[in-house]
Amino acid sequence: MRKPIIAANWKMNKGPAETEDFLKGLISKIGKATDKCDVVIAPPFVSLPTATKLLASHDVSVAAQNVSQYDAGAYTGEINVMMLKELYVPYVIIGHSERRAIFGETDEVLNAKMHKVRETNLKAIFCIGETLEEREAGQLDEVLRRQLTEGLKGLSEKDVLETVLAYEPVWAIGTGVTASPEQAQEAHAKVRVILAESFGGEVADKVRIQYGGSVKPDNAAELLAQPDIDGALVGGASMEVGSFLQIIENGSSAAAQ
Ligand SMILES: O=C[C@H](O)COP(=O)(O)O
Repeated sequence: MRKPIIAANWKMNKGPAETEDFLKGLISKIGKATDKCDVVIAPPFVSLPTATKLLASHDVSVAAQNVSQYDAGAYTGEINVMMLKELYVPYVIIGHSERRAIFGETDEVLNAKMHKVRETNLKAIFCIGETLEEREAGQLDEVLRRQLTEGLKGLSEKDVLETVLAYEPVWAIGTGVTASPEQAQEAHAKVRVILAESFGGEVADKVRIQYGGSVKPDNAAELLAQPDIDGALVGGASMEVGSFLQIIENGSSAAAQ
């Protein structure tokens, strides 16, 4: 049984003050929700110290939204894995479609990032997913296969077991259009088949795969009720404590059934 994992990706929203407000609200209301679901918050870099401090004695983890593939040195604007370690940040999102599309991060760059993450024992939330054009051209399988094979190249079975995957169809991100539970389930099942080919059936069976793309309180249950969907990577609806908690509650209850 895979424990669901629900993560809030705030993207370029919420500086330290707003992060503090949100987390104080979350802490006061989250109760026992983390018994049945792992919860992760990914604020912008500048808000990570606030988040790790406030969450230090709570069962909610922190993620960075990105990390450099480089070590320390002349890389203006970059943050390396050791800096995340120093802040006690356990997770990092790698390969979000916005990083791929807007910042030109290739499969090769993302693979280098994955190696840095694993060399320092951080855990990645590794994102994959097709554009609308790719889906309409019948390339879903090919795209997932390329992103997984190239992105996870050279990693060990243990590395992959320590990784969370996030299937996020690009056409569903921030659009209000959610993949149907059947579409999402079909893609998640494909991901497990591809993983099994490269890393074996046991790894494929144990790895947690989140769905992302317009997850809301009212669709979280039907998505997480799917057999291969183990959580959610939530953007817009994670910005308010109430809706994020509702997703955790609805999603984790459905997953448990
Ligand atoms: O990382 C989160 C995803 O990009 C989903 O964003 P969204 O929930 O606003 O569609």
